[in-house]
Amino acid sequence: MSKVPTTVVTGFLGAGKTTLIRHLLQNARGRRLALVINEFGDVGVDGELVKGCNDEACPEDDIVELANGCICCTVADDFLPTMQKLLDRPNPPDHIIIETSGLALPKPLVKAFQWPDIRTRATVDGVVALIDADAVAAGRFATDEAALAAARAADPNLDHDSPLEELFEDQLACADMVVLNKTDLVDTATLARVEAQVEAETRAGVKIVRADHGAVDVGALLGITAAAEDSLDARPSHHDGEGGDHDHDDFDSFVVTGGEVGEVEALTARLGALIAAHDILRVKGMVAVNGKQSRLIVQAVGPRIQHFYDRAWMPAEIRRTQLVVIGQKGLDRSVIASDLRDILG
Ligand SMILES: Nc1nc2c(ncn2[C@@H]2O[C@H](COP(=O)(O)OP(=O)(O)OP(=O)(O)O)[C@@H](O)[C@H]2O)c(=O)[nH]1
Repeated sequence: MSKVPTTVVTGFLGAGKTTLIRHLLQNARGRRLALVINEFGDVGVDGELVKGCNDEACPEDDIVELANGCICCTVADDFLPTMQKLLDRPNPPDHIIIETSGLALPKPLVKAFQWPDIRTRATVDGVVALIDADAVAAGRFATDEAALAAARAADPNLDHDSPLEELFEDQLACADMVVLNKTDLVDTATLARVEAQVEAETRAGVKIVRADHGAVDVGALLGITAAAEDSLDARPSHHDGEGGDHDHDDFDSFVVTGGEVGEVEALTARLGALIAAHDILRVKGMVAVNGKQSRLIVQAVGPRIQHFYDRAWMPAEIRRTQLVVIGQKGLDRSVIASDLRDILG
């Protein structure tokens, strides 16, 4: 029996995983895909965006959302039963795509493919790591030695390096292919510098592909045939000594819910100020705008904020605003939430 190839898409918060997957769905060339989407925040924004594609390659029934925590920590409870259900179908998909949360370690997930019931029926075709070239260039994943020293002084039990740097290294060390995304945001010399930095963290022979909005050749993306579950030892992780376990105590996430927004510009200005003041890593969600039929999607990755109307609110939906906010541990939840609620109505 041939195994169902599975692609694990990893990459830090906002690197462009959902954007790449949307590109993939639109260029599936007759493949029937199933999608497993994992999010760190409690609101399934990525699932909403992908379902919004209404794509033949991946009807809604083939999209599974795992929004209650990071997939690498809930492998046995959530991920394995999800895979079993997909593989038990009378007509299993041609290819499975897994979008991990931006804070997930890919290795525990790949390890799950050694589970006897999965191993005989599915294989990891490849781990694809998305890199935000702009964020790397801005030094987001480099260790801020002063900040680390301060964190160590405040918490003598702190036993690891910068959590962002660790994730960056773990995700790259597990990759079979790296997509250097957001090339439109950096100049050629910066891109070359970032590429060299990324190459230093990847295993020998791993291909690095440059991309703008995740537009990668789908044939190259699906068909790596790495059988990654057979070469786990070659994929070092900062968490190897802990049986692959890690927790997400280094990060905080919460949802701010509100009513309708009057002025979109006022909302984005407030968001921009909050992101800068609190070093927020990621904001995303759906916004109800006064007098507008359509819902507004808001996305912020570091200081960069984007928004667009994706579709009309459905009659059964409550017109409300839900924003997921993610940052490093110590995020001032009450100040941020009350400041945002001020503007959410
Ligand atoms: N300028 C630019 N923006 C991009 C590119 N790729 C993605 N984006 C934008 O970056 C933001 C985050 O993209 P997503 O695809 O949602 O990122 P993600 O990795 O799925 O995010 P999380 O699931 O929250 O980790 C969105 O506003 C995208 O439109 C790119 O190549 N260039």
